[in-house]
Amino acid sequence: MTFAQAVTDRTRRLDTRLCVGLDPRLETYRDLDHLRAHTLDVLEATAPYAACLKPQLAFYEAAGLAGLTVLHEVCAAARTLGLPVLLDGKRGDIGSTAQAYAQGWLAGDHAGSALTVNPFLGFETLTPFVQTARANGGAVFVLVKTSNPGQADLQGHGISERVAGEVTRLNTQEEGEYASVGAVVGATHPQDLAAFRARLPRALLLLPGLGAQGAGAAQLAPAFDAGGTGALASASRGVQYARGLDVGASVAAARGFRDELNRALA
Ligand SMILES: O=c1ccn([C@@H]2O[C@H](COP(=O)(O)O)[C@@H](O)[C@H]2O)c(=O)[nH]1
Repeated sequence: MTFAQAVTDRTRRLDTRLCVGLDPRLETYRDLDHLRAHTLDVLEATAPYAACLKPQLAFYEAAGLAGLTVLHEVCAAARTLGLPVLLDGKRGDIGSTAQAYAQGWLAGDHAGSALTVNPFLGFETLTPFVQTARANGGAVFVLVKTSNPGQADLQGHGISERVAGEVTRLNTQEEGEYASVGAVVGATHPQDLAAFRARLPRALLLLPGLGAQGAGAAQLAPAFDAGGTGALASASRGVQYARGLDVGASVAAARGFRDELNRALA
């Protein structure tokens, strides 16, 4: 089963469109063991409400080599729980370097995973990521319109629409319901969701910004297809640190986001 199929299947079986982000902040914990234990606890406790898991690579990299070991454990635990893993790394570089990133995050231990990618170096630099994702049953999520306010500096002026056009072109090379090239569109832009859904008919949409960045689930319905699939709304701090390190509060937050998304689609 490909990443896109696994996410769609999980959304239908568990009736959830929530992507749980795990972005552990080292300064929040006594030490790395504490970070590891809490992150794995949140993962296990919130998995029933998640269609997908999105670790932000930066937070694991910030904890050094031992942090990358924790990331490895988090990904392995997600796989054991049947939870598809979307690695948020926003990688992008000239083709030969992109190939190395793709090998590292979409093949080998990470086969079947998805990775966020940055198209700023040009569409041709997406090729190694897309080819590696296809060869390994994974996916890439191309930054189309990010959730941060400053995105307008560079992503306005029709740029996001051009990137969306390239995502759609790449997906016409594949068969099936949702293809291996997804798109990142911030949940903070609810007014744009219907237009991007229409421009990106076979792309899974990742909608970051739920919770801590102020986006609400109630406005996200236009990102989904008529069957209630095709998009993942993502919350990281709003789940992992819903009330300090209280794992019960993380579970309540994940359940709450899932229910709000479902109500928005009802
Ligand atoms: O447009 C984007 C793309 C990615 N992100 C990432 O998602 C999480 C958001 O964290 P919250 O705590 O839910 O605000 C984080 O890892 C970002 O790097 C994004 O916010 N916007």
